[in-house]
Amino acid sequence: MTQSLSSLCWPVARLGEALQQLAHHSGMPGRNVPKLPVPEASLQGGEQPIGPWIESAATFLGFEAEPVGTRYAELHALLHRAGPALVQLPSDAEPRVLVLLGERRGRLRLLGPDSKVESITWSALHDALCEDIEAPVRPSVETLLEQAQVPARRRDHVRTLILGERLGTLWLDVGWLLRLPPGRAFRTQLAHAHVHRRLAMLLAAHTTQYALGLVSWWLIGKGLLLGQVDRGWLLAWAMLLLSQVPVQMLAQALSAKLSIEAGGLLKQRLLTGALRMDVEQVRGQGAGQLLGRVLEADAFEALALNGGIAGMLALLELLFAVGVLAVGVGAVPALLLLGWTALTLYGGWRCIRARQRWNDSRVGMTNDLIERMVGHRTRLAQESRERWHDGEDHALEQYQRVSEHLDRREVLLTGLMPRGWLLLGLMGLALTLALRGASPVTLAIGVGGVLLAYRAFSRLVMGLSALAESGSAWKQIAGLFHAASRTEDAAVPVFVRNSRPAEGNTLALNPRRGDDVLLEAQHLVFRYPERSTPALDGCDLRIHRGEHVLLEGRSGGGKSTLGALLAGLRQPQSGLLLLRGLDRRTLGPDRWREGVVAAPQFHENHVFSGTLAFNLLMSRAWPPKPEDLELAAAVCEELGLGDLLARMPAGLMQIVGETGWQLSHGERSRLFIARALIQQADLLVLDESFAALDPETLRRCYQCVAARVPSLLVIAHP
Ligand SMILES: Nc1ncnc2c1ncn2[C@@H]1O[C@H](COP(=O)(O)OP(=O)(O)OP(=O)(O)O)[C@@H](O)[C@H]1O
Repeated sequence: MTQSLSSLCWPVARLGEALQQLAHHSGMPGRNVPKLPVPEASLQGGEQPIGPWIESAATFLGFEAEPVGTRYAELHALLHRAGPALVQLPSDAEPRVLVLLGERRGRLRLLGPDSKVESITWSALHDALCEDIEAPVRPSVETLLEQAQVPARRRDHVRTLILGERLGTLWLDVGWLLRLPPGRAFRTQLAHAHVHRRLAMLLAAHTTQYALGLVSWWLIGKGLLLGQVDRGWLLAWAMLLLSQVPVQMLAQALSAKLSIEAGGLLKQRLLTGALRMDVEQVRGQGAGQLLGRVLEADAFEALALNGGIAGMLALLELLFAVGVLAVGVGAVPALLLLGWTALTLYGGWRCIRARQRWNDSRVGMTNDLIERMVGHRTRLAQESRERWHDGEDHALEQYQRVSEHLDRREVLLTGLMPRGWLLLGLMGLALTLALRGASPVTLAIGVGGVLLAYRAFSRLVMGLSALAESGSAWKQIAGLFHAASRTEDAAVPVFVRNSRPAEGNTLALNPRRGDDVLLEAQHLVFRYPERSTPALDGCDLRIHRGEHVLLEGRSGGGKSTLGALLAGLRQPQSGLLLLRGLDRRTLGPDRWREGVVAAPQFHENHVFSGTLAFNLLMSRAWPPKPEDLELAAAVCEELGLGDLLARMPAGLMQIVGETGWQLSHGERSRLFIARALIQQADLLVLDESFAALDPETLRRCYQCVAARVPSLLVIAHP
C-alpha cells in the first residue's frame, strides 16, 4: 500500500468521528454526538470485527451503514459508485478504514483524518484492497507476461485482464455504504437525491424552450406583417428554431431522470413501509386490501409523476400565454385566462374527489370478491346456496352510480375546459379588439396567445386526470408510505457479543441461581387499541437463565399477549421489561431479538411460498451457507421431520406454502418450532406450539427444544 493511502486511514478510535464527517460531507443530516467511543477490544484488531459497531453506530446517528462486498471482477464498478462509504483495507493488525466520499472526474475522493480531501486513482485503492489475494498468483502472472513477451506499454492492461480471469469469482468484503434510512422524511430524501435541483433545471429548460419558441414566432410574425422578411430574418428565425432542439432534448432527459429518481425513492419508501407496518394494522386487513395496495403503488408512481410534471409544465405554459395576452392585447383576455385556469383547477379538484369515491367503491368490491374467493371452501360447507349472492346487487348499483358521476366530471374536465377556453378566449379577444381597435399585429398576437393557452389547457386536463387517478391510488398506499417513518429505537452502539451460555449449561434443566436473572417484567400493562380493559394489567414475571417455565391460564387471559411483549413484538404501555438487566430501548430491536425469540400461535404464524429451507432459515442471510443448511436439516431430524424431508423430492429445497407442498397441521407446528430454534436465542417463547402434536411427537419435540435452548417459556392450556 502506498504511503499516501496509509496516511489517509482513520485510526479505529476515531471511527465515530469518521462516520459523522462522512455524513456531513455527503449532505446527510443526522444526530450530532461529540464522542462515540469504540470498544477497546477492536482497537488492536483481529479480536472482534468492527462491522457490528459501525452498523449500530450509524443507526444511532440516524443513517444506515450497509455492509457491501463484491466479486473481484466487479470491484472496479463498485468503487466507482461506492461513495459515501467506509472502506476497510485488509490488515492483520488494527483495522484500517478509509473514508470514501465518492468519485469526481475519474478519481476517488477520500477524506483523511486531518479533515483534508485527497483524490487518488481508483487503481490505487483497488491494489490496496486486493494486494493479499493477488499476491499468491502474481509471480505466475509475471512469468506468463515474460514468456509471452508482452510489450512493456501493454503489460499493465494484460496483467489486469489475466488477474481478472484468474481471481474474478473471489469475494471481497469492501466496507459499508452510508445512506439515509428509507424511513427519513421524504423531503429530506428528495433533497439528498438533489431532486429539487433537477426539478428547477427542468423548469428552467422548459422556460427557455418556450421563450425561444415565442421569440422565434414573434420574429417571423413581425417580419411578415411589416414586410421585412429577408434572408437575415429567416436565418435568425431558423437559428432560434434549431436552438430549441438541444433544449428540448435536455428537458426530456431531465424529466426521465427525475421520474426514475423520484420513483426509485418512492418504491424504496413503500417497501420499507410494508415491512414496518403495525402488526395490528396488518391483521385488521384482508388479503384483498393488501393486494390492492401493492397494485396501487405502481399506479401511483406512474400517474403522480407523469401527471405532476405534465400539470406543472402546462401551468408554466399558461403563464407564458397570460404574459403574451397581457402585453400584446390587454388586461381583459389575460384576466379571462387566469379565471378559466382557476375554474379548470377547481374542476380538477372535483374530479379528484369523484375518482376517490369511485375507487373506494371499486376497492370495496374487490376486497369483497377476494374475501369470498379465499373463504370459498368455508362457504360451500357452511352456507346455503341461496345466500351466496346476498348483497351483490346493492354493491353493483352503488358502483354504477359513482362510476356515472365520475364519467360526468371527467367529460366536463377533459372535454369542456380546453374547448370552452377557445370559445371564451376568442370572444374576449374579439371584444377587446372591437373596443380598442384592431391592428394586424395585435390580432396575430392575440390569436397566438389564445392558441398557446388552448394547448396548455389540453395538457393541464391530462395532467389533472392523471393526478386524480394518482390521488385515489395514494389513499390506498398512504398507510404504507407513513409506516416507513415509524422508527425503531436505535440502540447505544456497543459490540454485540452473542452471550450464549457455555455448552454444558444449555442441557441443564432449571439450574436456577438467584442472581442469574435473564428476563424480568414488572407491572406490565398492555391494552389493545379501542379496548376499554387492558389485556394485561400489572403483570410480574422473572425468568432465570436455564429455567423452563410453563405458562397456563384461561382462554383469553392474555398469555399470547404476554408472549408478544416478551419477544418485543408489542410494546407495553407501562411497566418495566428487562433482558439481562437492560431495557429494549438500550439494547435496540436487533439485540432484543437475539435474546428472546417467539414462535407465535398457529394462526399468527405463516408458511411463506418458497423453499422449506427459506422458511426455516428466515433469520439467516440468504442464500444460506452450507452450515446453515446442515443446522436446518439437523433440527428437522430432531423434531421428527426427517421422514418428511426424505419424502420431499427436493428435500430442503422443496417449495412449500399455499402454492407448494401443503404441510399438515403438525408438520407446520414443527416448522414453526424449528424456525424459532434456529435463531438460537437465550429465551424461546413457544405459544401453544405443541398443541397439534401427538404425545410421542410432543415428547420428542420437547427433548429437542430442551437440548437446544437455554431458557424456555411454554404457553399452553391447562
Ligand atoms: N388485536 C386485538 N385487538 C383487541 N383485542 C385483542 C386483540 N388481540 C387479542 N385481543 C384480546 O385480548 C385478550 C387476550 O388475548 P390473548 O390472545 O393474549 O389471550 P390468550 O390467553 O393467549 O388466549 P388463548 O388461550 O385463547 O389463546 C382476549 O380477550 C383477546 O380477545
